Amino acid sequence: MDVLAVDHPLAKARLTVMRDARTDNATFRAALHELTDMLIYEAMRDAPVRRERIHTPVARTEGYWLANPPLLVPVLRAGLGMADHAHKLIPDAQMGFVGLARDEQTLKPVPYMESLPESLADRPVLVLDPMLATGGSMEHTIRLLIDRGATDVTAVCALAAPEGIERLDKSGLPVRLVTGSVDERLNESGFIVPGLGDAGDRQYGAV
Ligand SMILES: O=P(O)(O)OC[C@H]1O[C@H](OP(=O)(O)OP(=O)(O)O)[C@H](O)[C@@H]1O
Ligand SMILES: O=c1cc[nH]c(=O)[nH]1
Ligand SMILES: [Mg+2]
Repeated sequence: MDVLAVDHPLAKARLTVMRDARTDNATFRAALHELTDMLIYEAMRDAPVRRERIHTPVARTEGYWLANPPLLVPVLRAGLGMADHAHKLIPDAQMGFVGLARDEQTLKPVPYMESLPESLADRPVLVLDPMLATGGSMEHTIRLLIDRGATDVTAVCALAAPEGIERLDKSGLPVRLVTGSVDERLNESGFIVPGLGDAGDRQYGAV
């Protein structure tokens, strides 16, 4: 699997704010918004463009548009914190939604919501979820997309654990990963170490 870790000082600084246990909910959300801009920017680097001749006030030149804007799919709750900023960078993207809550005993994703276009054939998809831990939630989401014909899926995450990356890799699913960091490991509770805690709770409060 193709993995891009966005190794950039500005991304590292936003991640430091998010990792710090003293950071309050509002400041955490703001740092995630800014990190999302950087991750999406990198995720879209090689997106095909459509060219168009345009006129500046001075001369004719070539203009560029995204040839095939992606579908954005935030995974609720935590992925909601990436949705609006991804959408600002790609205003002509459509958005679908997947709601999953990981059962903290079994570590399996429990689906509670799904709102996706029926066909995703020929449509790139960016899945937005700050955390790739065991990879169960991401694998579930990617399978929903593939069932609808998607063949070009990018997982965009703030943090990824090696265990989750290995799981996606072994699944053979057509996915690449863009992440702010590959962390050390999972702990015995399935949390990323050093990580940042529960990304949903850090943004919205504990449920
Ligand atoms: O890789 P996994 O082991 O599946 O864990 C990652 C999932 O856990 C978090 O969501 P959570 O289930 O806590 O839901 P929330 O966003 O509502 O907090 C996170 O946002 C991922 O969706
Ligand atoms: O560290 C983790 C693992 C799963 N989900 C989170 O929000 N954080
Ligand atoms: Mg959570």
